[in-house]
Amino acid sequence: MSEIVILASQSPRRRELLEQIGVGFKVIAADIDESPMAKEDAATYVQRMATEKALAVVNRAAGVPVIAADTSVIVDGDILGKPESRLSAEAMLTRLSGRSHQVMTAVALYHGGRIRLKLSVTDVSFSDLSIAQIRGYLATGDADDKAGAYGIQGVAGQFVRHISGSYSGVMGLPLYETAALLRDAEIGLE
Ligand SMILES: Cc1cn([C@H]2C[C@H](O)[C@@H](COP(=O)(O)OP(=O)(O)OP(=O)(O)O)O2)c(=O)[nH]c1=O
Repeated sequence: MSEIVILASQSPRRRELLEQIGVGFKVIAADIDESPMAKEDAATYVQRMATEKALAVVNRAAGVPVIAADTSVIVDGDILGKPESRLSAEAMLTRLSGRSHQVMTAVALYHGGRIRLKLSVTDVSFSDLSIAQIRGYLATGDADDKAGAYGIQGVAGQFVRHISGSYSGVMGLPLYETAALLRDAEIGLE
């Protein structure tokens, strides 16, 4: 498949999802500082991160459009990124147990000298999780590289009672929004 975009991401999920909609791409991973700014709200944060990831690889993209994304879990206004340790992962899942939270994923497309952005917001409701369930899940290592310390597409899928929004968005790349961005920019998709 010939490449029509550069995917500025080291996430295997984003690769898988972009492949799912038949977009040809090449990966150039972006390495940026992902710390939120003081008092930055979650929607602003994920959009800034997606934008910065895309811009970080533009000078290596040889004029090919660049796509990047950022996913965070939001609970009571707090932004949960990837856990820094097993202990912080345990604290995150304890917090998510038996209630609902939001997953926000922003997608940025750089093309023709400008950034286009879309934001996907999904409500996710978790069942009550026992500490044994949380520890058993964390011991698999699946949570280590995922925002909010879970992956809906893996073992943790059984914790999810209900979702309202975009499953692919929770996984890291909302496909409806991504396709819409490409279409708006008249890239590739029919
Ligand atoms: C909530 C959730 C997140 N995730 C993943 C998607 C993202 O890869 C990750 C959130 O971290 P991100 O910082 O958005 O992405 P990343 O560091 O993995 O990759 P890159 O910045 O190079 O693009 O969490 C899942 O795979 N499943 C889920 O259910």
